[in-house]
Parts: sequence; structure tokens; C-alpha cells
Amino acid sequence: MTPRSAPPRVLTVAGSDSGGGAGIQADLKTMLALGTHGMSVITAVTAQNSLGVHGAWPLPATAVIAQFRAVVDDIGVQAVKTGMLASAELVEAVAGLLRPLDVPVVVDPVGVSKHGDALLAHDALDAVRHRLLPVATVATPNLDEVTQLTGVTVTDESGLRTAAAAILALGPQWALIKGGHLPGDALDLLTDGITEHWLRAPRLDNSHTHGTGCTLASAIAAGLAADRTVPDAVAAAKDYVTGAISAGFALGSGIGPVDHGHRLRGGGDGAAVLG
Ligand SMILES: Nc1ncnc2c1ncn2[C@@H]1O[C@H](COP(=O)(O)OP(=O)(O)O)[C@@H](O)[C@H]1O
Ligand SMILES: Cc1ncc(COP(=O)(O)OP(=O)(O)O)c(N)n1
Repeated sequence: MTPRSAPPRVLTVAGSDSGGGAGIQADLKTMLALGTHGMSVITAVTAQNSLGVHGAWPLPATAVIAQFRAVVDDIGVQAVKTGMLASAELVEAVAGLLRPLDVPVVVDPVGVSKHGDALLAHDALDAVRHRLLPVATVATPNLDEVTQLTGVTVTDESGLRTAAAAILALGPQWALIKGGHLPGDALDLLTDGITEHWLRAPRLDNSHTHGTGCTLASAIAAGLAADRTVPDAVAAAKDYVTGAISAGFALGSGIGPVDHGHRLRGGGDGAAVLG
């Protein structure tokens, strides 16, 4: 029997969310839903549910480096996504591992959870700015992360351009500024400083949005691993996350997760538009 050819391989370097809505768990579910083989380097363990983060324990840098080497040196990767990196030491270590790797890297510079819990030490911001963002193919900050990293505050759609310029100045090839925290349509701006792509979706009236950022970044990495261009991968990822938010469900007594399996359950995507 002829062996089947392997699907595109995608690696997430992120923290574990015990509730299964964000972090490594969201990333691997997204990667499977989008037809890729997901692999993981766990940077930290969190005790987390729909009400918030109740504890977080970063792993030693040696454990992070060993997981990364085990995957990359044997199986190989075609794209990487980074999420929660917890400490300056882990940001430095991960940036050092990614620098020589010749594959697209999606950096979600996770700072704070939806509930306001810190997922990155304050003294790690400089390492994110000067070590991690320069190795990113695409950086995907939300508006709070834009402010943390650049000092730019965005209060309306016109501010997304200023935010993108400030993020691009830190070195990623593309900036995807997520406007999910603004009122009105869910509008994001993707730019490499030359071209601009506006991604607009209707704001969905669903409070179960835990994991939106992780899901979007992982979907982009899945698209890049499958050889899509950055604008195509981002447009497809926006469709996927819009569908996942639309199908998000109530689990626990707080903010429930988006539904990573919505396509498997027959749900359609949202009407996101790439302009
Ligand atoms: N209520 C919503 N309806 C539709 N899209 C949303 C909604 N909330 C967030 N999004 C979209 O989800 C993606 C993740 O954005 P965001 O929630 O801002 O990220 P994060 O989880 O990092 O805070 C973006 O594409 C954003 O526009
Ligand atoms: C372990 C872990 N990593 C990242 C996050 C933040 O995820 P995000 O997709 O931004 O979703 P919300 O926390 O904003 O719902 C997390 N919570 N846990």
C-alpha cells in the first residue's frame, strides 16, 4: 500500500489553557480543522477556565528548547506560530531558535488574557520588541498589545494605520492589527508598509469569544504552511475565526470558547471581506 503524503506541518510555541479555549489547545484544534498536522512546544502551564487564569507556571528554558529541537530536527516544520511566552528568558530563547529557521513565523504577542490576567512578565516587553518581532513574518497584536509594545492608543478605525506603522517599525514583515476590541464591525488591518488589506466582518453578538486571537494566528500559520501568500492566509483565517466566533458556545459560567470544530459540525464561516 502506498503511504499517504503527509499534511503540512505547523508548530505552535505557546502556553497550555486547561479549559481548552485558548493557547496550545486552541492552536492544535485549529490546525487540525484546517487540514494540517499540528505540533507543540509548551512554554507554560496555566490553570484556566471560563472565569479567568487562576495560576501560571512557566517551564524552564531547557524544556522549551528540548521540545523545539525534538520536533524541528526530526519531523520538520513548514510554519510556526508563537503565543504566550511568559518571561523574558523564554522570549529570548524562542527568538534565538526561530532566527535561523527558514519558514514563516506568526507572532501573536500575547500580553494579557480577556479577563485581564497577565500572561507575559512586564520586563519581557523589550525582548518581544527587539528579539521576537524582528523574526516575525506576521505579527498579530490586539489593541492592548499595540499599546503595551508601542505606546500607541487606538480609539477608532483610523488609528489602525498608526498602530500598524508603529508595529512594523519593530521589524516584522507584516503587521495584522486586530480591531476586535473596537466597537462596530470587527475590522483588522494587514499591511507590509506598501500594500494594505482591510478585513471586515460583522460584529457577532456572541459573548463566547475566549481564544479568538490564538485561533486567528494559528489559522494564519496553517495557511502559510500550505503555501498560501500572507494576504490569502490571513483572509482565510479571518473567515475561519469569524465562523468559530459565530458558533461559540456557553461552557462554564463565564466567557466560553469559540468553536474550533464549527466546520466539522456543518457550520459556515462569517462574511469576512478582504479589501
Ligand atoms: N464579536 C466579534 N465578532 C466578530 N469578530 C470578532 C469579534 N471579536 C473579535 N473578533 C475578531 O477576532 C479576531 C481576534 O481579535 P481579538 O479578539 O481582538 O484578539 P485577542 O483575542 O488577541 O484579543 C479578529 O479578527 C477580530 O476582528
Ligand atoms: C495559555 C493562553 N495563551 C493565550 C491566551 C490568550 O488568548 P486569546 O486568544 O487572546 O484569548 P483571550 O484570553 O483573550 O480570550 C490565553 N488566555 N491563555
